[in-house]
Amino acid sequence: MGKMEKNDNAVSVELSRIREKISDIDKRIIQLLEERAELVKEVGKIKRQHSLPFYSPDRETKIYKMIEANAKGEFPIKSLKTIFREIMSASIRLEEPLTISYLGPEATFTHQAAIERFGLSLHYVPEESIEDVFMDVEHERADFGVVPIENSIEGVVHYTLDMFIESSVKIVSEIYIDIRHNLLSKANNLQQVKAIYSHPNALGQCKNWIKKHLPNVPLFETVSTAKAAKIAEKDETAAAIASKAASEIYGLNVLASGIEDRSNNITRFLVIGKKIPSKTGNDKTSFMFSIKDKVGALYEILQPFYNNKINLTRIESRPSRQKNFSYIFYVDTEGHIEDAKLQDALSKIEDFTVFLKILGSYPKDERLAIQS
Ligand SMILES: O=C(O)C(=O)C[C@]1(C(=O)O)C=C[C@@H](O)C=C1
Repeated sequence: MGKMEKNDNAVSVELSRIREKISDIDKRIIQLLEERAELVKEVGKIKRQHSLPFYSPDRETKIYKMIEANAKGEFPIKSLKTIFREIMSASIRLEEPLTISYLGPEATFTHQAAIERFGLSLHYVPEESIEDVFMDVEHERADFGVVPIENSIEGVVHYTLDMFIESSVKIVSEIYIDIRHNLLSKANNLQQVKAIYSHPNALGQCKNWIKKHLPNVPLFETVSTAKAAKIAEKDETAAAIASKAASEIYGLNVLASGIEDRSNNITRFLVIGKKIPSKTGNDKTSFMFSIKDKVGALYEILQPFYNNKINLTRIESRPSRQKNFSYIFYVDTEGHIEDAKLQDALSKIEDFTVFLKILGSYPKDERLAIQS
């Protein structure tokens, strides 16, 4: 036997020895997941008996916090969170295969946000408009809906704000997504790319990168980044600028990621449902009101929040559409609707409002918690 062969043998013995240990651990992980599934089914039964929502954002937030507290760093926290995202997704499915409606088409950033919040085991329905997503939840064609609410560059999504005026749905969760553009293609490298397709906004946001890396490749505009990915799926010489989700859905290679010229393009999405989740201790509450047409009314409204030391994280005004020059205010505050000080502030402003509507209390998204 030659020296090399002998070495090879020793290496393969060593590999087998370690792999056996890994297999033992894998079997234990499977066993533990099966035990976990039994318990999840019990939770599901109780939830069914008491008409409680199968998705519990407050509990999920606590599980992510538990991961942060227990992880020793050997295995990346980001990956642990992704794995638990999928464990909980499969668990929800075991309890009840929920339907999630979102502003489509497939592979949009809203789709990406939905998957990031609910995982891959649930049933997703793309809708053509924000209104359709609200209607799906309102009429129980979907258990939850996902819609964009604001973008760090383009501002508030008025369609979404306006929907809350009439709708009875509640905000149950928020999701922040870093809008990162990727160059996706069936091609294996940049040299094979002969055309770039995308929505005009995305093409514009990646202008410098394209000029630097693919200066002579013609650009073609599409109605959405998802449509561009569909074209790239069919044509090996085409590339699309689109979301990470699009690469998974259309089986495309990520030839380059984060190709946007300006970083810090963040979009906030809301999950809408029917019931306000319980308090986690790190929550936000959103509400809407319109004020009586009198001097100092807005001042009177803000005062109780100041007195209770409640932080208002956003205040947005919209024309009410019912009366000329009357406005509806949309406010995000820190805290949960069960908090005594928030209840106190809200009860004090009632006298000064024509209408006051609580839109929801939900766990604060530790920005990009799953990605970080
Ligand atoms: O604890 C619950 O409420 C569950 O339904 C179980 C579980 C889990 O897998 O841990 C699943 C889904 C919920 O969104 C949160 C947690």
